[in-house]
Amino acid sequence: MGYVGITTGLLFAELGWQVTGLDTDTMKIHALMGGKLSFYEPGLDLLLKKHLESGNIHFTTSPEKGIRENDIIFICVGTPSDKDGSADLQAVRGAATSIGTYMNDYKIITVKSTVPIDTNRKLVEWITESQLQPQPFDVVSNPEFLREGSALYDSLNPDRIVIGSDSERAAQVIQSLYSSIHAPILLTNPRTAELIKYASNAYLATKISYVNELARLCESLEVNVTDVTKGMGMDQRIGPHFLKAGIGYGGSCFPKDSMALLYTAKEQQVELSILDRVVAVNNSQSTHFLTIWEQKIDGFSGKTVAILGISFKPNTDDLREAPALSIIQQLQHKGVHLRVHDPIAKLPQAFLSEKVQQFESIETTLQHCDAVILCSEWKDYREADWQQLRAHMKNYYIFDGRNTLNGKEMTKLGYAYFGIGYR
Ligand SMILES: NC(=O)C1=CN([C@@H]2O[C@H](COP(=O)(O)OP(=O)(O)OC[C@H]3O[C@@H](n4cnc5c(N)ncnc54)[C@H](O)[C@@H]3O)[C@@H](O)[C@H]2O)C=CC1
Ligand SMILES: O=C(O)[C@H]1O[C@H](OP(=O)(O)OP(=O)(O)OC[C@H]2O[C@@H](n3ccc(=O)[nH]c3=O)[C@H](O)[C@@H]2O)[C@H](O)[C@@H](O)[C@@H]1O
Repeated sequence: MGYVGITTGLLFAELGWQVTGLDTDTMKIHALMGGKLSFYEPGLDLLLKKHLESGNIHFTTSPEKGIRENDIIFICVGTPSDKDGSADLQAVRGAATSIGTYMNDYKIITVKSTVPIDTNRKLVEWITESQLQPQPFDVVSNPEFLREGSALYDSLNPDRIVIGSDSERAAQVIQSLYSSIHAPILLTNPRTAELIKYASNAYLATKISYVNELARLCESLEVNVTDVTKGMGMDQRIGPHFLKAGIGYGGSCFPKDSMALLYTAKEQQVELSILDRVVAVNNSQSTHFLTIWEQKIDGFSGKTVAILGISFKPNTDDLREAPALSIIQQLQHKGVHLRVHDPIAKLPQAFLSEKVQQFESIETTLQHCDAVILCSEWKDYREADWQQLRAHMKNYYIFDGRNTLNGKEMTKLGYAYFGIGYR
């Protein structure tokens, strides 16, 4: 049970349903039985303890038990990028095979995983093929829109719930599970539901790459991009969300889902030229700003640099596609001595060396540093005592990759402060 599996399970436990959490990873399940999550997500640990005690949730590694004892099955397995950019559906197929093998009466199979168009149709084939005896079932597409770092809040307060099914009866049952959540429900067919998920993620990624490219122009024109996006966001047709310029989007979903949608378009021989550029801008964003910052500091080579925040965003320990990791690799090649900090996330062993070290406190991390590069906007960095921290550093360059510190204040404190898009 990853982010989506455990959050979905705990959401339904909180709504008063009886939930079984099934995963093939025995370590994860044993940890969950003992009230421990395998990842950091605010609020979920308390909810897990609450519902282990209430008895609304229990866990198993036995597909037979998990499938036989439940009427509704949510598939929340991973759908990572394959080498060609398409979504790797092996885990979905594995889950379908287990369901077909062990189902003993009518089941509603609901797909929460992000899957390409027509996967729900394929699921029917995969389940039917693996059935030992014919058993009735319906499939429902019910994509997930939660964000890491606010998974619980997002699940309890979704902007919308999308339910796609060819079976009216199954759609109604899934709708009834959410009856105590106040959110508009969109009932549609599975193919549309599948595409809504990809189109939404790709659109959010587009907003980010648009402002990130705009930030490059702002940098050159000496205009503050944050002021520009503030003014843009005041137009209700644009809205203020997802207009924060930075070193690029990361995480387990925007990068992989953009690639998967591009793959689907290619299969259909339709060009998604805007999304193509969105990906290209994102891939070059950190390099673009490292090059600008390098000029400010007169070359990174031989310097000692602190990296603050390595997770792809605050309030998570997820390092998947984190821009900080790409920045660390780029600076490693330049022979930079890197001192790394994150409130929760740990740098993988493969990154650590004599020249790349991680420290527990911000103070220790900043010792003898020439510069700080802020890669994810944890509250810890916004609320740090930068006046006091200055005493630990050798030189006072701050490169704020998330435009999260107050540039004027930092300048007053004697830092040479540079953000994204002239700040
Ligand atoms: N992480 C996120 O914030 C969001 C993820 N999604 C989508 O949800 C899906 C899951 O994402 P995550 O939770 O991040 O993935 P994850 O990789 O963290 O977790 C997937 C889990 O599925 C388990 N699994 C694999 N095969 C299995 C099987 N046959 N039976 C039982 N368990 C099995 C794995 O052991 C693992 O624990 C993906 O399609 C993703 O795109 C959608 C919205 C948000
Ligand atoms: O399908 C998914 O997995 C999820 O992907 C994203 O959620 P998530 O990746 O957890 O986090 P976001 O808050 O969307 O941030 C993604 C990346 O974009 C960056 N970002 C976000 C917003 C912004 O204005 N600027 C910006 O650079 C963040 O720093 C982060 O690296 C979507 O927001 C969720 O709706 C979706 O369910």
